[in-house]
Amino acid sequence: MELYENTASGLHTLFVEKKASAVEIAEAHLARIEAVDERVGAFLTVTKEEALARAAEQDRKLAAGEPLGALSGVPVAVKDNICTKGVRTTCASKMLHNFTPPYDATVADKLREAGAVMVGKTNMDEFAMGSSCETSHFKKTHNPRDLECVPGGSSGGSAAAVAAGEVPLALGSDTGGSIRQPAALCGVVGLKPTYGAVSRYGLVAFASSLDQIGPFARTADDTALLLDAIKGRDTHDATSAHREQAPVAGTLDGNVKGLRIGIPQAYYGDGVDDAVKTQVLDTARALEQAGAALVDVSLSSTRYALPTYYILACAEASSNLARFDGVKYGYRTEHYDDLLSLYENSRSEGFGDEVKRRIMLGTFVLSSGYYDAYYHKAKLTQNLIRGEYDAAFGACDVILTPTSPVTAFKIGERTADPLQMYAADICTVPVNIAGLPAVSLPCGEVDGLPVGLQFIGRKFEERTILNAAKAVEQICGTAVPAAL
Ligand SMILES: NC(=O)C[C@H](N)C(=O)O
Repeated sequence: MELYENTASGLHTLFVEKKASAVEIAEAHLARIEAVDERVGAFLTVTKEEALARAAEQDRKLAAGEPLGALSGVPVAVKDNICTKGVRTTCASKMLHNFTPPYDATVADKLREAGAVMVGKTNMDEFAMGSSCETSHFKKTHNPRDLECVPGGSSGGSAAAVAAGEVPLALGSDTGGSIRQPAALCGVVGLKPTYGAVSRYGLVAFASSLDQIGPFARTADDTALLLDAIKGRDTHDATSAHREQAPVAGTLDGNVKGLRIGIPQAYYGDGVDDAVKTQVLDTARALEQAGAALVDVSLSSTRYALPTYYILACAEASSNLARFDGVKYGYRTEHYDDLLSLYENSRSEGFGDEVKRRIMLGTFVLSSGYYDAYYHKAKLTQNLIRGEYDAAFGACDVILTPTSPVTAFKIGERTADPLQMYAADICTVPVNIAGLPAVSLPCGEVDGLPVGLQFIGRKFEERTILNAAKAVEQICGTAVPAAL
């Protein structure tokens, strides 16, 4: 077995048992990136020198008998909307093409403390707006399971990097599905933690009430390992939860005896591909065989979730992205006569079409005269959706749905129609609206492409959904790097 085919926990063990040095592990993954990334396009920046230096530091610590972290020696990739001190952080936008943060996001700090070796920054939809990675200003990422297909989005680069074996772990961010949907399309595991479980300090904000940083991996155990490393209270983020979060890594056994799994009909309706439905429901029945109980739950307000999300997310984005004005940092136009034309031209030239569309939609729904009709109504609907989840969790412990209504689609197939692209988020946005944790993992294939299923949990019950994910792995097998 090649080094890059190992899981994160496998690599960590090889490292602490001195069977492979951190530098050897980093070199093996850098070599894999070198070999496949021209075709996959997962990375915007590869931090080879920094990675080798960080790896050498871990080797020195091990040799000196100094304390190690839970991720010591493990390569990891970071989505390019997470600030990394001294390493370009572009959000895949022309607007930030030249932005090098002077500080680390809390999660980047925590990775370093845990001994992880960051090997680079990954491609994404511009400012995390998209479901296919095609709105990146720089390049398209290809799905390692089929290079003609999209990897999903917006964290498509992170999902593709893990699926291609370029890294065992990666960080993404999820506002309406941006971790789970690409995880589903690339056939890897992706977790959106409970809102507030992981600090957002240093994450370039898209929709602050919905954004969450979370892990990608190829197994449920590795996902838990990375989650444990990044979660916890952070005084730099006012929305960070005031509570102890128990470690999840090492506690998963995949035992689902007595687990009540809710099946909401609303997630298996029109627009969800029949073959995807069948694959997910077959897995549900296999879980029943393993001792779980399947129960019907009602989440009928799901039909309002997409419009609610696209109103709330765009409203917040229009406010958050107001800071990119060409004055303090980021792209500045060469054509201006006064302050107003500096703003106008910098923003017109610096943002791509999808970002502009959302800023305009968001400005509209917040504008005087329309606020009540759109934004206020969306906030009311958010309460409705939250209430329905609360009621459903009275009858079940986890909710099982498809992650994406379809498997990976061809590059270019959906770019002409933004509404068709937004429809890719139908199964994932309700979870962000309610602030709940959810995980996506592969459960077989349709026509050679992975199908993702999603477990949604109660707030801060990441362990419960990851344990259910482990049970699915015991039925369907775990993800392995794509043959490239
Ligand atoms: N950012 C996300 O979570 C992805 C979602 N598809 C969006 O475009 O808003």
